[in-house]
Amino acid sequence: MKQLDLFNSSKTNIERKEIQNGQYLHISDFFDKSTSDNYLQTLLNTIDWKQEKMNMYGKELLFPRLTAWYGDNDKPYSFSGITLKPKQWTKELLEIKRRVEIKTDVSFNSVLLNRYRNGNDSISWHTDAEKELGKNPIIASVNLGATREFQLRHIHTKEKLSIQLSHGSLLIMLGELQHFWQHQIPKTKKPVSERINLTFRVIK
Ligand SMILES: O=C(O)CCC(=O)C(=O)O
Ligand SMILES: [Fe+2]
Repeated sequence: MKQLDLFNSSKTNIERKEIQNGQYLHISDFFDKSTSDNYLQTLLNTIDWKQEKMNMYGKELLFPRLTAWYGDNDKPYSFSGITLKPKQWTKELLEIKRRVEIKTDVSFNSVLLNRYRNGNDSISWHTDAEKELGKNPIIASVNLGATREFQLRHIHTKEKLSIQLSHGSLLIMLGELQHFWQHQIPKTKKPVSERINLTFRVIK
């Protein structure tokens, strides 16, 4: 990644963290409010959202969130016990992708979208270390809608970190982070409105 573009903008609010076994960058104001509002509304209406099911010990379990998978090629992608075929990029997804690519200097070929309808929707502890992503994947994650807490937990030391991901923010995870840290969006009792998260990935 070019360090240059990541640090030369005076207007952006960047937190760069070198943590044990990994790195992340958090840009809380990546998109301004009106751009973020527009993307949120458009994605709520145009993305083909589904509530997927997975099989656990012979029982069908519904994911506690809606998901969608878009990308360049027709390679199926497996995560959380299910396999999805990507849909074709929409205009807005390509626009967001382009802006993330300018920031990171990485060409992403796919995006996984998650939609958390309320505080009862969540994603539990996991890593994004699927073999299709290569050794030390860079994952760029765009947040729209309600602010939710993103937690990281080191698999050996159990150290925990917490980041509030708000409307229009970008979180970039890189280095060996996916091999040492799990992450989750826990459920919350606070009344929260909808949130959409887009994780841009490079499928090899
Ligand atoms: O919603 C988020 O911020 C995280 C989503 C996530 O971890 C994933 O899709 O793998
Ligand atoms: Fe993840």
